[in-house]
Amino acid sequence: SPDLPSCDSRIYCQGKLLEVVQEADIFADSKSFVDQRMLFDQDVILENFEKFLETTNENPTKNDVLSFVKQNFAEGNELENWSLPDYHDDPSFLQKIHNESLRNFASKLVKIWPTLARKIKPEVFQNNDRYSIIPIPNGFVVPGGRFKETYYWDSYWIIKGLLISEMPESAKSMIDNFLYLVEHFGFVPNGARVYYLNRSQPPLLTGMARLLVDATNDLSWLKQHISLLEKELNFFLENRLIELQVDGKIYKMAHYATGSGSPRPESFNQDVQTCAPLMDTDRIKTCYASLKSAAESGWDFSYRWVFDENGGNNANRTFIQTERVVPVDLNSILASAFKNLAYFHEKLGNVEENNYWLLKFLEMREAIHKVLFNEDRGVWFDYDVKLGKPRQLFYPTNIAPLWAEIYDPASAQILGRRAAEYLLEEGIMEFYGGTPSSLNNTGEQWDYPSAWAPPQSFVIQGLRKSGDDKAQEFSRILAKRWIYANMVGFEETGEMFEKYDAEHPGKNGGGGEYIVQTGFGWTNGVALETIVDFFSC
Ligand SMILES: OC[C@H]1O[C@H](O[C@H]2O[C@H](CO)[C@@H](O)[C@H](O)[C@H]2O)[C@H](O)[C@@H](O)[C@@H]1O
Repeated sequence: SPDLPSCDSRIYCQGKLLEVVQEADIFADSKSFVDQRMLFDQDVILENFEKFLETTNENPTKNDVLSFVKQNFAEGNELENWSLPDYHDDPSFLQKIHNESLRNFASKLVKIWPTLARKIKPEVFQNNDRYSIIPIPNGFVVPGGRFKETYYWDSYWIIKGLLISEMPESAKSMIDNFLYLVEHFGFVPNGARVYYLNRSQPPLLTGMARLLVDATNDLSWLKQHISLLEKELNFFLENRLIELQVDGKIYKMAHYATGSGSPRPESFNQDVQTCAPLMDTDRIKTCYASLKSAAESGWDFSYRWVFDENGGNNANRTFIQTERVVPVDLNSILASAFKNLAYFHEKLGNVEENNYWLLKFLEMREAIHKVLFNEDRGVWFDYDVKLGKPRQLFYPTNIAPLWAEIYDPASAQILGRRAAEYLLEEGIMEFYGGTPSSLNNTGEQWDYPSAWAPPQSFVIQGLRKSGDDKAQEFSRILAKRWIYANMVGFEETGEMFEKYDAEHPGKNGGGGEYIVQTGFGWTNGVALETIVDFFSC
């Protein structure tokens, strides 16, 4: 229902206090307020707030709100550094990199991990009601900057990087946190904050488990946790599937859909401003829910989720309709998760379960082929549920099935070749700073010219895995460019960025609703993955 609140908290997720504080705009970044800790119990603060409204005649000034916040809240200060249990600064892959400057760069990347490692302080466990952070039991590696907590899909590439850096214990610790979240909430939230409890993110938990199992072959860990991995996928199967009729056949495919029709607490004002032009209360609620669904996709924001009257994207963020899109990447990730579960059950000797998930994988693979694959262009397009047709716009996710290997293996090379031709036709090989998220320059952070790490991995790895000569040649070129951009940026600023600029190698990306962040978990993970796969022997 659109009336579902962001979460239960009457401080961090709903109610007048949140509205008044966020609308007073007292912090440079609106996430700052919802990351603060309460100095008193919730009921006391709510009582203080009632009195505060009375004494200010329900019309407090910005300064009034600031002093109210100072009297009732303080910096969250919930985290302390985590000493990574298996960290060492000379993992063996470094010796396999011939190029000296690349080896030095990779070695510096490894040394960033300890600077991003955190755990929750003991006082948070004792007094959890006073914090927005969800107290997860183990240490974790964060993305960086304003992203101080653990994030769902970021962690897939962080874990990849940790495993390359020979840290399986640290990787397991992070996955165990996500399993803890599934156990408690039935799904993995966007990030470990109560205000993220209304949405998930791309379902990569099973993918993380696959990375761990392949690295450690720890079957007793797998046996212990496989039912929680299934539970997480069932969340998507039960809550995110829609039926589509294509060529007389019904297919069940996934979309992002949170159904919580209120502004994101951490970006309250932005959402109020985005949806206000719609005037009508129901349409405003639908707009809020769609913004949250876009945040669930990880692509917040992009005009990939925006619709004009004709089904194009010649509109703006107000006209967001995320639920109307059947995204290529989400369905590929789910299909891959089904395949992983089948593989896990096979390893554990569970014949029936292996068949069950294998069948799910094959059904989804067929749906992806029949509904999303475009014979003319040779790639997969997002599908517009309302108009019942593909959205033929460029996104790097258009070749995500190659990354997830959701095809009949006999077609791998031809699909790789066609994807390479498509990239050429779209002019993608002309960007020296990375593959942009789209070709629309909208000012949103997941549109042109931003180049983010996960889509680089989709494209570079997808082309590589296809086995086609041309696709592999392109993948080497793109890998070289991406690593060069990362290195140049790092040499010039000493930072790894959350996103880059496709037009200017090494320059940080921009746009969106907060300033570019550094650290940066997934960028480091994808850089290490790319270096290992392309520049080491
Ligand atoms: O506060 C705005 C949004 O911030 C997050 O999104 C961005 O950072 C995440 C962490 O690196 C990343 O997972 C996501 O893809 C980025 O767009 C947050 O996840 C959003 O929910 C939030 O609205």
